[in-house]
Amino acid sequence: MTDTTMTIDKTKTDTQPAAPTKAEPDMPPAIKPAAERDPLRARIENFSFYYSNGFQAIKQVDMPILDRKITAIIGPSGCGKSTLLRSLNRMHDLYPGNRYEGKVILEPEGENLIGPEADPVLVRLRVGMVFQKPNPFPKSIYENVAAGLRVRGIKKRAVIDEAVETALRRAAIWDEVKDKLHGSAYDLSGGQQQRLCIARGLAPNPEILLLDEPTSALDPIATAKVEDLVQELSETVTIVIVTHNMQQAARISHRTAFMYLGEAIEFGDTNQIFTNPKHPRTESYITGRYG
Ligand SMILES: Nc1ncnc2c1ncn2[C@@H]1O[C@H](COP(=O)(O)OP(=O)(O)OP(=O)(O)O)[C@@H](O)[C@H]1O
Repeated sequence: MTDTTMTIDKTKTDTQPAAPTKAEPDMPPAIKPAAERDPLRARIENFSFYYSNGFQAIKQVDMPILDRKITAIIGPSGCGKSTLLRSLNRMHDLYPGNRYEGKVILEPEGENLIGPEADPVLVRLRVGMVFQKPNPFPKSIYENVAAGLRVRGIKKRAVIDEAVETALRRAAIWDEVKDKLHGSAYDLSGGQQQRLCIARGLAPNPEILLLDEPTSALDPIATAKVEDLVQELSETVTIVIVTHNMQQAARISHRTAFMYLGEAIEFGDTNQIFTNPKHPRTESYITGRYG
């Protein structure tokens, strides 16, 4: 892969707080102090993925994921964008026979998210995911957002109330739902449901939020709201977004990775990828010659 613009200081900080020892877990902070930040949130290293039928959909990808930046993954249909994204929070574990190789290191702890010691359920709380089609649970708005907190073992009503409100505010939907928190999530519009799903992903304060074509089922107004929201969120959470829409990648992302046939062909600052791609395949794709 060509990384045309990056030099990364991998110096780690040693200031990570000790794990809570209380019976009831604490909420992790949504915004860590600057001293605890690392320029790198994750490292995808020599990563390959095989579906259960033996097909290798991802081929030895190396990619840094920068902290509190939006990384867009683009490329032609079938190149492996969603497969890579879903690997980052162990979605493929839900189907037997799928296989990962290599590492996905979460910084600053250096934990390998696809290693045998990592619990996929906990990984999904640290690396949240929002899908193409809004998919709220058949529950109330409140319970949708509280779901991840309950999985995390948080039971205190006051803690859950506060975290639900915070997540709904961060997802820019609080004002629209604050008077009907116990109404069905299905009564919301498509755009509201998608922002609710973003709130659900944000509630456990993940380090990374994955977005798989989050606006492809939305109209232009709802799309613009979600794009604004994603940009605002990148001040507090690292975002990786898969999109078919190159204008969207150019508009909202800081870094862009171009994938082709399972390989990450080029990765760099979004501006550079779209104005001065180094790899001829990237250039062909962004100039519309294929894909
Ligand atoms: N469950 C599966 N079993 C076997 N192969 C699969 C499976 N899901 C996807 N693939 C294959 O893996 C490759 C990558 O698919 P993936 O969905 O990640 O591509 P994509 O770039 O996200 O495509 P699109 O832009 O069309 O959504 C494709 O060749 C696809 O056919």
